[in-house]
Amino acid sequence: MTDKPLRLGTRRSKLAMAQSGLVADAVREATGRPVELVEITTYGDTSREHLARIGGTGVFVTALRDALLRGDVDFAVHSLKDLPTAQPEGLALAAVPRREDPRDALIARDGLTLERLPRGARIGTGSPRRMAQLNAHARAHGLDIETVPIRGNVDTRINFVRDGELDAVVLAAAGLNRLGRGGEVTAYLASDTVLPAPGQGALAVECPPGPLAEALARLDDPRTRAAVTAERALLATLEAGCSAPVGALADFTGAPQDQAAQRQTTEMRLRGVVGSTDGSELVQLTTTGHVPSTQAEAEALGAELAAEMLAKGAAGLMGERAR
Ligand SMILES: NCc1[nH]cc(CCC(=O)O)c1CC(=O)O
Repeated sequence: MTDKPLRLGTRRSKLAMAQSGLVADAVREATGRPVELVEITTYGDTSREHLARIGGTGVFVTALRDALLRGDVDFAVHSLKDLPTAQPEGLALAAVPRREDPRDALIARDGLTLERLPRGARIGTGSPRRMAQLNAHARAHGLDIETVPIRGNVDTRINFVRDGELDAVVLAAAGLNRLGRGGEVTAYLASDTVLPAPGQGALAVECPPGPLAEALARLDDPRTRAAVTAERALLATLEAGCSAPVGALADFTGAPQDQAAQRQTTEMRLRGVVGSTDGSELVQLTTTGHVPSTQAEAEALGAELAAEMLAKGAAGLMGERAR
């Protein structure tokens, strides 16, 4: 074996660099080979348009995949929730490492929680999924909040609160943790209140099929893979993209607080939600089955729940952007 470094293609954002750095360390440990980070600029990094407007899925992903297919880099790391559900030809999802905290988190002024925000509080999020569920929660609990569309990287979004322009912003806990900013969270949004995006908190390690893909498979966490496979099958069956108001979370029931016990449970629960962004309508369903032992079983669980959601009117709630 040569000691030629493996080239890990990464976006330039702080979050992408942090995520790639974590995977690079794991790959060095698993393979004993050196890994170097190669920065790639994506359309999503350079576009000034709203993510939603430029059309949803995969804007951050295309340039990385092109670099992989050209052989400019050997493997890439994506946030799984940003990946389109269709796996492109010539590339394999070599590993889905153990998931970080999948929840959404609130960073509010003065250490506030959702329930303690003052009347008329303005909460920033560019995600129709977060808007729909926050607004539905507010309606159900008599909270007077307003969701305000924002865009930008993690720093930009947190600065809206620090600069006093917004009362709070919602971000993925996983991203904050990976950036070492988990301490700024003022409240976690319970998954009963806001279901995360399918795949949130998980990373995808992608490369062409072959010996490297097989070596990288050592980083795979089977339970995380089962969970995100079910969540993404739900999204695919709804024919919704990553900017649609769809939430999904699979977890392992029994002893949710205890990681060790979670890993021994034999049941997987899958929850899915779709809603109108104003929160006036929400279709939310849950199913429980034995922990899938194959990809096909995990996909079936997601597809079945999505079919039930469609039967309850989910398609009508996904708006013009649902494709
Ligand atoms: N849509 C951007 C994006 N993609 C992945 C993460 C965070 C990391 C993760 O969810 O795994 C974020 C930021 C956010 O939603 O706050």
